[in-house]
Amino acid sequence: MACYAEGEVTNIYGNQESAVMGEEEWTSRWEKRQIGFHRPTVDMDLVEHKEKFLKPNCRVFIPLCGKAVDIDFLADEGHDVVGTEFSETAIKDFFHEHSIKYERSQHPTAPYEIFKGTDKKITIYKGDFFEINSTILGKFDAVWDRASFGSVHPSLQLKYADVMNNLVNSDGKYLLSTFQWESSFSGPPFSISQDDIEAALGRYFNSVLLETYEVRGTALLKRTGVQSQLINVSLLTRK
Ligand SMILES: C[S@@+](CC[C@H](N)C(=O)[O-])C[C@H]1O[C@@H](n2cnc3c(N)ncnc32)[C@H](O)[C@@H]1O
Repeated sequence: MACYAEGEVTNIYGNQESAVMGEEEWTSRWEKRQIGFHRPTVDMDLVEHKEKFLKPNCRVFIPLCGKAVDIDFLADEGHDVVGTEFSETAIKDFFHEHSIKYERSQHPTAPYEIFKGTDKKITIYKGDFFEINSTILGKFDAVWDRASFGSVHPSLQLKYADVMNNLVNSDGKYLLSTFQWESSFSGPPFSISQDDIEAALGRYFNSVLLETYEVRGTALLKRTGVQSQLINVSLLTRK
């Protein structure tokens, strides 16, 4: 697998230390369009494995959604898609880039502004994922998680799993895509091992590794000094 970078490497956000990134840091990155994680096309692992975790016309949650084109793809497949995101820029970009009309409203009691598609079943809650719960969002049949669990600081992985436990139905399924590498590079994104998944999400979900493959030569890898990474795709089902 991967090799080690010589000397100091900065993460994709220009930091050398892996500090917890809060709302201010993330929204600032969006305003400067420092969004190397965004992909212009639908994730191929989602397309390949969608039948394994999606029931027809189900409620799907995308935890830290950015402006992922996967949101629109899942809505076009007939699902009711809900995301959480700190950045208003990301949310507005998403709706504009997909020509989807939306309405804005304030949640009556919780600190979230709601962006709701008027002609598509897409709703994005602007606010902190770590404060969300099923009283605000309802429960979900499915979760698509690309670069979300892997972007939270390791010190928050247990809390992240607690939120997901609260949101996912007792028969819900969860498709998780993570990066793994060996390097002195400090995230985000963070390298996620199967042990990391087990330690956090494994308290609530059984995890099966569906696929693992090596990627080389991406812009992210060039910037981080890492020569190759694994992409691991796991299917999580309720314990
Ligand atoms: C690495 S990106 C992943 C985006 C998306 N999953 C994708 O595939 O493009 C993480 C996103 O989560 C947002 N974010 C980070 N922490 C958050 C939090 N605690 N609550 C809500 N959004 C957050 C960031 O603004 C960023 O857009």
